Amino acid sequence: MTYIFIYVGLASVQFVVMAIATQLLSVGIIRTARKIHSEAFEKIIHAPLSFFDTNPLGRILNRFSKDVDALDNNLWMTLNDILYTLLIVMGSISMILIFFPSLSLLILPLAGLYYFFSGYYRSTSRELKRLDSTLRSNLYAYFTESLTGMATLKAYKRVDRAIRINQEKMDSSNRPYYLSLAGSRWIASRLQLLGASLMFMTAVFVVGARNTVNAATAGLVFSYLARTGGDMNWVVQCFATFENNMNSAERLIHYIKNLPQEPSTATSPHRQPPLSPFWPSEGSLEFKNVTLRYRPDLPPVLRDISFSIQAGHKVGVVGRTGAGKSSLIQALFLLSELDAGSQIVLDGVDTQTIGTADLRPHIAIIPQDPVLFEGTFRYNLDPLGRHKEQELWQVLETSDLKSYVQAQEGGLDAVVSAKGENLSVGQRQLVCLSRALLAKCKIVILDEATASVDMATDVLIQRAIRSEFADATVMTIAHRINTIIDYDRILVMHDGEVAEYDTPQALLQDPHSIFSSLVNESGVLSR
Ligand SMILES: Nc1ncnc2c1ncn2[C@@H]1O[C@H](COP(=O)(O)OP(=O)(O)OP(=O)(O)O)[C@@H](O)[C@H]1O
Repeated sequence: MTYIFIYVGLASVQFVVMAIATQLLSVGIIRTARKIHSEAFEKIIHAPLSFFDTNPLGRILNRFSKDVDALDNNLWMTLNDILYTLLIVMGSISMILIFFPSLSLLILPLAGLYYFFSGYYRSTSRELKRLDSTLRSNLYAYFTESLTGMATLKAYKRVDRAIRINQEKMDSSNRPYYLSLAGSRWIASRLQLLGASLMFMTAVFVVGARNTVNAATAGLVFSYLARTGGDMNWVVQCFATFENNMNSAERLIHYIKNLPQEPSTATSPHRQPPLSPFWPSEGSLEFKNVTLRYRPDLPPVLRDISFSIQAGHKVGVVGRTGAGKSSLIQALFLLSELDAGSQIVLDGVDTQTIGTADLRPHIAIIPQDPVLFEGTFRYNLDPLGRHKEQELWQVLETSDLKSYVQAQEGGLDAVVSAKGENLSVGQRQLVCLSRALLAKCKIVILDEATASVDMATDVLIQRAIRSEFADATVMTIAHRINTIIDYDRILVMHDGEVAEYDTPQALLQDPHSIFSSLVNESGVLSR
């Protein structure tokens, strides 16, 4: 009867402790996990472009798929398992020690061996997990690269090679997994042996003391001991899995602590003088000693550039490929950090002293490589739903897209697929033009914006820019000289510096100017 009470008492205590502890731990871990992965995601969103230049997409995807899954779903379950099994093992050992205290002399060396084996296994398992994560990132990176470059692989008949490399990477990424399975068997066999030794020694002790030991006591102890070997193994396995899952947490926390960040999105509330809600009202722009490099370890691509643009002026930016034309835009949007001493002043405000959320929406851009979001035409034109339907149709008409959108099923609500892939590059640029028209910004940037449209559409866009952006400051990076020949100013970039900056007429008067040679090459004036 006493044994039944002891048994039921121990089991009840175990159950209650277990229930409370797991509940508290699970809630705590789930909350912390959510906090970690949302903070890591926020850091990624605000990482500078140089981070994405140097980190393959596969590596980032691995962290936000496998590691987040380990943190969100596996960590608390493993901890529950550890707690549960540990309580059972401790219960069994306590039971032996209560009834046979002298057996503690045998249990101590076994505990030492247990500690040694489990430490050896855990450190190996941890490294294997690290290796697994690295090789998996490598595999993901190759996979995403192959998908992105599928057209090139097919064009150069390199699909078989890509399949072979993918298989090789798959094989090598599976190696740590097989090794970790082998490691599990290694530890299991040793711990089962330790459990069996404990059982054997207890049996020898019980047989030796058969005249003093009650048969019921011996039965109770053996019933607990029978599963101790397996349980001890399970505790180590769970502990190793727990440590491995903590490795995922460590990788996400590394992002939280070490990821470089873009300048702050919000303007400081203590900024003096406070930013006017009507800024920028004119659109004057001044670059003062601007030096920009894409990464701290790279040479500058803009070198001590200074020029100013009067409000409302139309400026054409020209130069040979790689001269730094697009980098001017990077600097203007503060997409890369400027070197110390650089200033870009927009309507009297140094753009580095305000948050990017106050700067970027005030500059409209029609980029060289336009990307639309998955959704509808309406969403892509007016994501914040601030404009009336009539205004949307009006800008579509100005950019010659109205009839196309009307012909689509759903009109403004017709589907635009991810990246705008169901539209031609030219049409995507026209959607960007419509969006810029709608935003009515004081600064408009066109980066080779008409590179992908036919001549007639190019003329239409240029006309729209002249009429609709008459009051705005426009900077056009031009590949067709004829589109900017009547602009107010021409900025000629050469090797990261401003080589020439004047009216087109003044630059053309000098037959040795770079602009004159570009015009002669294009044959614009002879047409
Ligand atoms: N993401 C980047 N990381 C590192 N260097 C870059 C990056 N983008 C551009 N560069 C370098 O900056 C320099 C200027 O490039 P930029 O794109 O500004 O030239 P561009 O005049 O616009 O050329 P293009 O007319 O061919 O578009 C080039 O030497 C280029 O190699």
